[in-house]
Amino acid sequence: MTNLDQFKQAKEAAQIMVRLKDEQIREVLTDLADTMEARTALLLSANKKDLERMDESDPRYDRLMLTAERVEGIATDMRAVANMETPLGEVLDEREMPSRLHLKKVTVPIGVVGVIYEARPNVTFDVFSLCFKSGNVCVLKGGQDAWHSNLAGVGIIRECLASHAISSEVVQLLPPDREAAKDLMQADGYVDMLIPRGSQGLINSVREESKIPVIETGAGIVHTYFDVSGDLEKGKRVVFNAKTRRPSVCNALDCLVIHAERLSDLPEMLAAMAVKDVVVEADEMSYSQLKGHYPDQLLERANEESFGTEFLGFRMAVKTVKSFDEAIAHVTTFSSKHSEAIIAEDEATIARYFNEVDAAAVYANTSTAFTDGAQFGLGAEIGISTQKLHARGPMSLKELTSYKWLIDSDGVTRP
Ligand SMILES: NC(=O)C1=CN([C@@H]2O[C@H](COP(=O)(O)OP(=O)(O)OC[C@H]3O[C@@H](n4cnc5c(N)ncnc54)[C@H](OP(=O)(O)O)[C@@H]3O)[C@@H](O)[C@H]2O)C=CC1
Ligand SMILES: N[C@@H](CCC(=O)OP(=O)(O)O)C(=O)O
Repeated sequence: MTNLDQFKQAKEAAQIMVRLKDEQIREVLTDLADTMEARTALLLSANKKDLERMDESDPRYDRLMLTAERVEGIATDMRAVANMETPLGEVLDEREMPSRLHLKKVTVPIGVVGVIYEARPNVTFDVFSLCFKSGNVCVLKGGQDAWHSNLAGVGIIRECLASHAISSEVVQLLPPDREAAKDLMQADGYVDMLIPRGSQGLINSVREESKIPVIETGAGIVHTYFDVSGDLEKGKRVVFNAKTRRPSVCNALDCLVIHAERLSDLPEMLAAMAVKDVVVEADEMSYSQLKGHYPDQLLERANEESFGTEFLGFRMAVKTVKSFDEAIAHVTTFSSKHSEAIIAEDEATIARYFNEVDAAAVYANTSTAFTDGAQFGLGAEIGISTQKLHARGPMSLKELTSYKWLIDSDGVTRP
C-alpha cells in the first residue's frame, strides 16, 4: 500500500468517525486502555528493539523508553480522555435573523489530522485517543527510532477497534521515513491539518513544504528568572525539577536568569544539580560566584552559543542580570515562546512578568515541567503549540475541532 493509498483510506474513514456516538467512543478508549495495559509485555518487548538501536548516552534515550509505569500512565491519560465531555456538537452561537433564518454554529471534527512526531511512544496513543475522542481520523508518522514501538502500539489500537467492529482505517501509520513525511505534507485534499512535533529543522521543513494547514509545535528554549525578591527554597525546588525531571523534553529548563543581587545564593541553589552531573555554562558574574563552589568539571564559561540553545541533556546556562527589565529583555530575546517562569515573592513583579513575557505558558514559583496537556487537566496533549493562531500551548480536544453553521427556515429566500 502506498502512502497515497493510506491518505485516501483516511479521508474515506472520516465518514465513519462522524457517525460514532460519544458513548461508543468512550467504550472503545476505555477498552483500549485496559487492553494496552494487558499487553504491556508486548509493548516493552517492541520498545526494547528500539532502545537497542539507540546509545544510552543519547539525550533522547529516556524519551524513547517505555516502562510498565509509563504504559500505566498512558492508559490513565487515555481513560481521562475517554471520560471527558465530548468537544463535538457544542453550540457556539445561535441566532434568529430578521430574514427568519435560524442559525446555529456548532463544533465539528477537523476531519483527518496528520502528525509528524518525535521518537516518543506515548505520542502514538495520545494522538489516537485525542483524535478518536474528537471524531478525527489520525495519520501518524512517528520517529524512525521508535518504529517497533509505534508498530506494536497501532497493532493494539487496531485490534481493539476490530473488537468493536470499527474500521481500523481510522488510524493510519505511515512508514518511518522522510519520504512519508514529505508525502504527508503534500496530502492536501486528504489530510485537513498537519501537526509537526519536533526540532526547528522539522518545523522549518513543514512550514516551507506543506500544502496542508499547519499548527507549529516548536522546540522549548525555556528560562526561569530568579528575581531579587525570590524565595531561595522555592527556587532550589523549582529549578532542580525543571532541569532534571526529564531534561530531554521540550518543557525542561535551559537557562537560569538570576538577579545580580542574589548571586550569593547561586551555589546553594545549584548544589543539588551537581549530584545529577548537570553541566553549567555560566556567564562571567555567575562563573565567579560558582568557581570553588560547584565542581570544576561541571562548570564552564558561557559562550555566545549558551543562550538561545535548547539543551536536551543535563546541561544548562546561567545568565546574570542587573534589573528586572534586563531579565525581561533577555527572555524576550532568546525564548522560543514555549514556557517561561519567574521565582519571586513580590506580587507586582510577578504581575509584570505575566504581562510582559510572551510565551504559551508563563509560570510564577512553579516548574515549567508542568507544560503538559494532562497536567493542565486536558486529558492528554497532541502537542504544545508555540504559535498564536487557532491554538497555543498544550493542545487537546478543543483544538482538534472546527465548526459549521447550520441554517434552517420555512422556505425563506433571499430578496
Ligand atoms: N512542542 C512540542 O510539543 C514538542 C517539541 N519537541 C522539541 O523538538 C526537539 C527535537 O526532538 P527530536 O526528536 O530531535 O525531533 P526531530 O525533529 O528530530 O524528529 C521529529 C520527527 O520529525 C521528523 N523530521 C525531522 N526533521 C525532518 C525534516 N526535515 N523533514 C521531515 N521530517 C523530519 C523525524 O523523522 P526521523 O525519525 O526520520 O528523524 C521525526 O519523525 C525536542 O527536544 C523538543 O524540544 C519535540 C516534540 C514535541
Ligand atoms: N508535555 C510533554 C512534553 C512535550 C513533548 O512531548 O516534548 P518532547 O518530550 O520534547 O518530545 C511532557 O511533559 O512530557
